[in-house]
Amino acid sequence: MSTKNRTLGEYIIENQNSFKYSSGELSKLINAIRLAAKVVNHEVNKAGLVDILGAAGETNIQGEDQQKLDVLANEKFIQTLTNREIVCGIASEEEDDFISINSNDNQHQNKYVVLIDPLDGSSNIDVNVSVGTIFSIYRRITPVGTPVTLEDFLQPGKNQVAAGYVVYGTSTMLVYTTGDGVNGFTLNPAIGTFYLSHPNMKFPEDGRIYSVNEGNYIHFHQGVKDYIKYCQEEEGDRPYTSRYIGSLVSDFHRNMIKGGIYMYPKSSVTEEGKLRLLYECNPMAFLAEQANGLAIGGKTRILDVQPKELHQRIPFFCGSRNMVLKLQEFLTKYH
Ligand SMILES: O=P(O)(O)OC[C@H]1O[C@](O)(COP(=O)(O)O)[C@@H](O)[C@@H]1O
Ligand SMILES: [Mg+2]
Ligand SMILES: [Mg+2]
Repeated sequence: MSTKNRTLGEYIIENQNSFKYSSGELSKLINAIRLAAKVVNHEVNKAGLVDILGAAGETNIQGEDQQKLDVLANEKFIQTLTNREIVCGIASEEEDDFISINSNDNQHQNKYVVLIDPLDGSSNIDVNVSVGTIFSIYRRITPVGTPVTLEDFLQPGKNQVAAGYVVYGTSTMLVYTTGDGVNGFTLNPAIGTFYLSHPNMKFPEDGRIYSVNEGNYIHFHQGVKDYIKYCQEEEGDRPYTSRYIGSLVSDFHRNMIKGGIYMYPKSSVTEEGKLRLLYECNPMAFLAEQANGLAIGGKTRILDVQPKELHQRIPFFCGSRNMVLKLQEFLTKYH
């Protein structure tokens, strides 16, 4: 059967044995994420027709106004994951604290924790620009049979067993890795089935796109300013093209296909940058490295960072290997 006709369901079963802990539970978990993605996709596509645009009237622990779709996507993912006897805990951008989930036999038998950014790119919801969902999966480190603890969530990114995102764009795609390369599946909305459309995705080593919110330029540290200047110089294959959608998932997806670098630096106003280590940077860094790209926080490899808090932020630079290495040259000049 040609890869193109392979459905996500078939792919998950066929590749189950490549998982480090293949007991079928991780397959069930990815299947549950597939289901929740379809439910949220349906809601996103209705935006503008039903009352799910605009703010929900609450703020989350980050102090951000929650959008109605943030809240709805959060509910759908938590519901879908909770009802399937696979996860022992969920952490979400939209939840102050982690949610502990006991197995039906009350014996805390479930083995995986999931961290999610239910709706990424919230500022783009009302203006019909592509948004996404990001997920990160770890095997718990506290013993099975005991309630899950914060420790199970504060694991360095290199411990992830799977990570991925859904992009709700011109088409809806689910892109993920279980540590054996990155594959992209496109939803056929007519029959509600994801098909393997982008096997073995790889960042081109070099790219000509840089993605950064230049509105914050004056606050950036000199190293970042110098790299942006370098991207804009008339020299060799430069100037590069500036592209910034304002949805991490969509900017990352484009750069992975075309070659590019995404930057959300720290600045004099956001000392730790904006993006959250656990459910934005770690999953995208795992995907990037599995696709021959790189992800750093400055000098540090994102996946080596030991998390301290559930919602901690970190500067994030991610994309084509040679572009990230070039940026790192500029950053180290000032350290
Ligand atoms: O508007 P800014 O400051 O450039 O920030 C845009 C970035 O913030 C985010 O929207 C943060 O994610 P959320 O929408 O999930 O909070 C990223 O998707 C995006 O890359
Ligand atoms: Mg986000
Ligand atoms: Mg979000």
